[in-house]
Amino acid sequence: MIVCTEIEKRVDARFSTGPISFQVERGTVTALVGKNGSGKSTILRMISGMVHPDAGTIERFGQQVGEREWKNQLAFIPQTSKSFEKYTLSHLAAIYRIGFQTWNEQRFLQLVEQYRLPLNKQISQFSGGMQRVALAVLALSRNSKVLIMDEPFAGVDIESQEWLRNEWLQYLEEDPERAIVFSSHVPDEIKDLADFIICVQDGKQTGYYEKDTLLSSWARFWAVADLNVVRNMAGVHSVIQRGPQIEIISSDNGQTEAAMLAAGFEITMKQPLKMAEILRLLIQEREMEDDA
Ligand SMILES: Nc1ncnc2c1ncn2[C@@H]1O[C@H](COP(=O)(O)OP(=O)(O)OP(=O)(O)O)[C@@H](O)[C@H]1O
Repeated sequence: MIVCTEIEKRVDARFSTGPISFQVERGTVTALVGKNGSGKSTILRMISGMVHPDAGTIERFGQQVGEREWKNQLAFIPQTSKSFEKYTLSHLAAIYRIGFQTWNEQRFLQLVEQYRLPLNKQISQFSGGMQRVALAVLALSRNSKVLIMDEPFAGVDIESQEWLRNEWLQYLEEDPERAIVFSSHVPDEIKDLADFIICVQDGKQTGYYEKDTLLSSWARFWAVADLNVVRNMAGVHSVIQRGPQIEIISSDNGQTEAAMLAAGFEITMKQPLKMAEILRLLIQEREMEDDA
């Protein structure tokens, strides 16, 4: 659906993003993960057409699809409501009605009622969380094929987060031709929503993973074993001596377990890693490689 090839953007004298290449397939949810200032928003803004890459290409919905058409099929929820602040939801709905052929007025009114959003109050006078929800409602009512969201749940209360999560899932279920790309710092959001994860660090893509594979392959072992032997085994990410046992983190628990058993070591415990820990280790791992 979206194919980014070697895209690059120089943001200022000190920071540039890319080259980055990835694809977004229909029916999937892709999460961009990385530290503050790593370049996630810049990438999302490039995909959504808010900024143009300095180099590389972005193909949206095929080579033959013109800008007007792909803009109609791609809704973007930015991180801030700045450019919406002086309008009311009624104003924005009127603009979107004219601007986007796929606009669904009925859905808009239903969502406005569901989230109890005022139609005639300036967005700047909404609370921070309400502003996020209002942008989400506008984007969902666009009925587009791709939804791009920059930290969509930041500042949103728990109840609305849950509603919104269900809205995104319903959005995907309604049409198999749809896809979502979002950035997030919240492991639970990523675990619940994403199919694929792109790690970004210092403007570079440092990894592209299938979420289920990540969750099923990383594990923590406790074992009675020789640390120096285990350190070099397949899949081992790190090993620490903890009293008489060693604690092993593996990114490929099947291989690590097989190697330990073959070496005759006793595994006393094995547990899966939580999403938060996996993401932290992936980002940390790259930092250590870069420092080396
Ligand atoms: N308008 C701008 N002018 C100058 N520098 C900018 C601008 N926007 C972003 N930057 C810089 O570009 C870099 C990447 O910013 P970006 O917002 O893409 O990161 P991010 O990963 O989305 O961060 P966060 O998680 O904090 O939202 C940062 O160093 C930031 O300071």
